[in-house]
Amino acid sequence: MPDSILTVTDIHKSFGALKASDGISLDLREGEIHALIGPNGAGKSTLIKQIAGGLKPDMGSVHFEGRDVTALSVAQRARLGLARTFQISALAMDFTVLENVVLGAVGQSGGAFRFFKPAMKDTAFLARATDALARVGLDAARDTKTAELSHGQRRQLEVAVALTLTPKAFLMDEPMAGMGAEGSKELTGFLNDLKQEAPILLVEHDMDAVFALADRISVLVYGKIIASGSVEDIRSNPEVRTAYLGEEDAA
Ligand SMILES: Nc1ncnc2c1ncn2[C@@H]1O[C@H](COP(=O)(O)OP(=O)(O)OP(=O)(O)O)[C@@H](O)[C@H]1O
Repeated sequence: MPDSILTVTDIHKSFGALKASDGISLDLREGEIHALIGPNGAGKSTLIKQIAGGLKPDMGSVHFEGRDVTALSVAQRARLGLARTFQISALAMDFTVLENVVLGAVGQSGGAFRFFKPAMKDTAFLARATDALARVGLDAARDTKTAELSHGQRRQLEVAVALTLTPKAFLMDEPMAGMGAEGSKELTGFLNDLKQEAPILLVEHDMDAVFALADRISVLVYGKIIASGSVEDIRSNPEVRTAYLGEEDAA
């Protein structure tokens, strides 16, 4: 079995009486896409925030590459190679594609906006940014205004930001949201390649995408993981069908 790069152990988080994370443990292994699914309000975003560092768990730990990162900030975790993409994010629409990669990479690693101009002159950094754009297929658009990109291209641009920081693992929150069928298909192929570079913990509502992409699926309901396994395990699990997939079948 491949090594785990990310391990979440017995995470608890309550908002008042509501247990949004009720003893969650999971891991992310090299080379895989591990999808986290569950109904609205199950606690997926709350978990991702605790893994990324934006929200402090009441109890439990997050280890990244064997190191306890539970007390580290988002920027500190990003610098270690834990990349979060597709949060409602901050692409500057009036900036060019390349400027956004630089801006995003500086910002995610905890740099202030005043580091933006120096970074635009840093040839090594620019080479990494340009390389990242080539990797996501946006090199021809590097001088295009970001506002002119399609929805799917903006998603790819966000991945380019993360790639510039040479990530060791990705946390992705609903990358397929708002994409048409064609865009989803393209992004599915892209993520399938990307996981070879760094494994992906993927929160996604699009079940077709999850079933096409995931190596493993964990199902979260009311803050607890009720099942974890391969696509086939999850598809055929009666508890999952009742708690979650039943909704889809009925639709
Ligand atoms: N900051 C907060 N304060 C109070 N309650 C919160 C807070 N953040 C989340 N919650 C609650 O915690 C529960 C889990 O929310 P969360 O957003 O993690 O679910 P989710 O699985 O990501 O849902 P969705 O699929 O709709 O995005 C919900 O009942 C939500 O209302």
